[in-house]
Amino acid sequence: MFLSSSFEDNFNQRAPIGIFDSGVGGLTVLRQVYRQLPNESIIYFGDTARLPYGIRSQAEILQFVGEILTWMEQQRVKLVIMACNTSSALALEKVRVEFSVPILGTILPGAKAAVACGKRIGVIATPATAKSNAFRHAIHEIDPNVQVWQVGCPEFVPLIEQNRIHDPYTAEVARSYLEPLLEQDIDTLVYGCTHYPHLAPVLRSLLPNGVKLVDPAVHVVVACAQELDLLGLKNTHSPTPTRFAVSGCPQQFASTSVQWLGCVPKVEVVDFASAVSHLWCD
Ligand SMILES: N[C@@H](CCC(=O)O)C(=O)O
Repeated sequence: MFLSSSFEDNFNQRAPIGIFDSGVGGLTVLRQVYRQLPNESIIYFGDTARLPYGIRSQAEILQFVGEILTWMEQQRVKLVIMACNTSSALALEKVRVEFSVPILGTILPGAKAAVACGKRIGVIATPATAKSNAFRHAIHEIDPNVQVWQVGCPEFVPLIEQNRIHDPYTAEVARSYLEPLLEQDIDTLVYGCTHYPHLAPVLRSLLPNGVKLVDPAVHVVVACAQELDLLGLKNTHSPTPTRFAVSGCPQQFASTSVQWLGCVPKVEVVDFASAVSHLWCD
């Protein structure tokens, strides 16, 4: 009895954390896990065949997230981080009751951090996240006196996925998205999409010095550490190498992500249409 339960505890602690996004956005969360939870093993999934999520309907997001969580459970993850604000805004509450694995989203940790920073909060997000008002609701639950302005930024995710971060066109687009927020004299700007911290140098250069930037990725990983402590699931052993998987072209994901990972990742392909078979690439 004692032996089998201690074996099970060990197994659960050593199990990986699942992180998913539509593409390379979740790497901003992965980077925080590497910093804050260096002993954890990770499975990263990017649904690159179906991005951008930010222009999808709630029904589509629910279907995609359901498929990804089913796959994650098959990989025996101990916890999942939805490293995608669009999924967190449109699907988290619904899937939490359907899946037994603990699932964390980015909206609440981001909202808490924003309220701690300022009173005039701007949120840049995908069109679907902005339309859902998820950040506004979460912020007002904490403090109804804070003012919130949200801007949907449809061009950012395609530009980042195409690796056009340093393209002057990207700066031009960023300027137009920030303009209505700067007119409101915001004191805080929330990255309401996990892709956007990849644009940090561009955005920073367009913001007045006093505006604070909130990255929910930092705070969802703080919440993850607390949850693992609470569940007794923190890994005290060495982690296994991160496993990367995508639904689209693995070479494309590898070549875009190398700048943030510092090495070319080996990327697996998951084909949801044919019942979660997967292949390794050379
Ligand atoms: N990383 C994104 C998904 C964006 C997209 O695919 O449009 C998010 O946080 O919402």
